[in-house]
Amino acid sequence: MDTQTNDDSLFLLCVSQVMLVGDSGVGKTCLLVRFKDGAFLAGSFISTVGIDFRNKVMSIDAVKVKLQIWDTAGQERFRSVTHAYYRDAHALLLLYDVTNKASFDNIRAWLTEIHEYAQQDVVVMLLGNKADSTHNRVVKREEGEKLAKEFGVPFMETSAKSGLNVELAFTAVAKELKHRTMKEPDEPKFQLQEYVDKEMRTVGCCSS
Ligand SMILES: Nc1nc2c(ncn2[C@@H]2O[C@H](COP(=O)(O)OP(=O)(O)OP(=O)(O)O)[C@@H](O)[C@H]2O)c(=O)[nH]1
Repeated sequence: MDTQTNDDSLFLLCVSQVMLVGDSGVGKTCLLVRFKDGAFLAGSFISTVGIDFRNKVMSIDAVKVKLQIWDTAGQERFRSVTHAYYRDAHALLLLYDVTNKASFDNIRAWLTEIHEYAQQDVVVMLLGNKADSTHNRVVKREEGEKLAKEFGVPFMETSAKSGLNVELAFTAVAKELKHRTMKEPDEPKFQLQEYVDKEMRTVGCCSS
């Protein structure tokens, strides 16, 4: 999947805001660092304070899409900061940690909050992160799929550590946002979950 570019000849289509949300420690910062720098932040866990952001330009179907990615703090005490950013977000990547049941149980509360503060047509994708941690896993993939179906949002498991599906998650969101901006009147709607499922089948579900 060739989605990164430094090619200035491509037309810069749009700047889209993508927000990473979910409980503290689910791996939001690590997912962003993996996507942006291709590295994993091993070692001690430094909680995000307030909000941080990084930009990445992707080439989507020969068009440049600039993602401005906001990494929010999962800690409760920063929740009012996060609320202030929801309404400007075009897409939300909502993470839980497959080794932490509470972070999965809290997804319903996160979705309620998203419903309350974000734009009605915001793109939401549910991500079960730390899928590399097979021994410590307490949330099955099927449980994530079921919850996502219940709320009508696309879903996949990721690993910031191994790189599993990280590029795919951001690419899928960028494609959806590009499609919304550039869609021809008679062009069919971009089917995000179908795209994700097809890509996972093509690359054997586990590419970095
Ligand atoms: N095994 C494994 N560990 C991970 C993964 N992603 C993150 N971690 C670890 O989980 C811990 C928390 O990661 P962060 O990315 O800082 O979590 P966060 O969601 O940004 O946390 P807040 O900033 O407090 O909201 C760190 O110790 C990471 O090394 C992953 O995919 N696999």
